[in-house]
Amino acid sequence: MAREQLIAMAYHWNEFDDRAALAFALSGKVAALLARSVERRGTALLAVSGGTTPAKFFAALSREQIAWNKVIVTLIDERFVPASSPRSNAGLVAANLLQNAAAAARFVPLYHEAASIEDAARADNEELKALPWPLDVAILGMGGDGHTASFFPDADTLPTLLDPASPRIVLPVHAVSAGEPRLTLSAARILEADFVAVHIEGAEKRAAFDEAMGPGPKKPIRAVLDAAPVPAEIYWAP
Ligand SMILES: O=C1O[C@H](COP(=O)(O)O)[C@@H](O)[C@H](O)[C@H]1O
Repeated sequence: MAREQLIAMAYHWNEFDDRAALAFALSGKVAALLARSVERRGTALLAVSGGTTPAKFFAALSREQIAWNKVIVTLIDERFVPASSPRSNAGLVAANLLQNAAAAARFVPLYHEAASIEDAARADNEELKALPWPLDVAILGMGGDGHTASFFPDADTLPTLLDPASPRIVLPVHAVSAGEPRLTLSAARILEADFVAVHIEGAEKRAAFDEAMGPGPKKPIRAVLDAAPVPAEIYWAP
């Protein structure tokens, strides 16, 4: 099969006129999937990304009228900073998602004070074992360097992070380009999700995505999409 055809099978492209329309469509889709999971198994497990992109989507999702008291929200990844830091992904979720109807959700953070990022990841791994895996919904972002979750191209344990057979839930990440150390869900746990979306916005991110999916060294976003058992949904707006 031609390479173009293989790549085309790795994802579905969903394009919107503007960011508000994207936020509305993605929040409606995620709310419907969470409601379906609550109906089927009495609970729903959602993992969201941080960074700068998701705020509008979080605000829209927070107003969706579903049984949020049965929903558990956790993070795809986190910087090793407390929730009070402007760089905290937990802080972003608290300020934008855990409000309105979604204030009733249970939030499980990844950051805890610890002597090292390895200790924090081990503690997270134990704590998160109690969650109702697999994820129902995983919302990924992507950096301009082709990283997704905290799978940075220069992470010193990238093959371990991306290992689709990893038994780990949370892993520590050291990458010079990441700034501070990180905590991330393993690719194995992300790829088990019923629904995986990548939320990106702007012309630069589109160009970075196209480049990552093209020929050349395999960027982390491409490694994740290629390993996904069902095609991921890409949500993009200019
Ligand atoms: O560092 C991170 O970056 C990515 C992308 O963030 P953005 O600011 O470019 O939207 C994000 O998906 C990830 O959760 C975050 O930790």
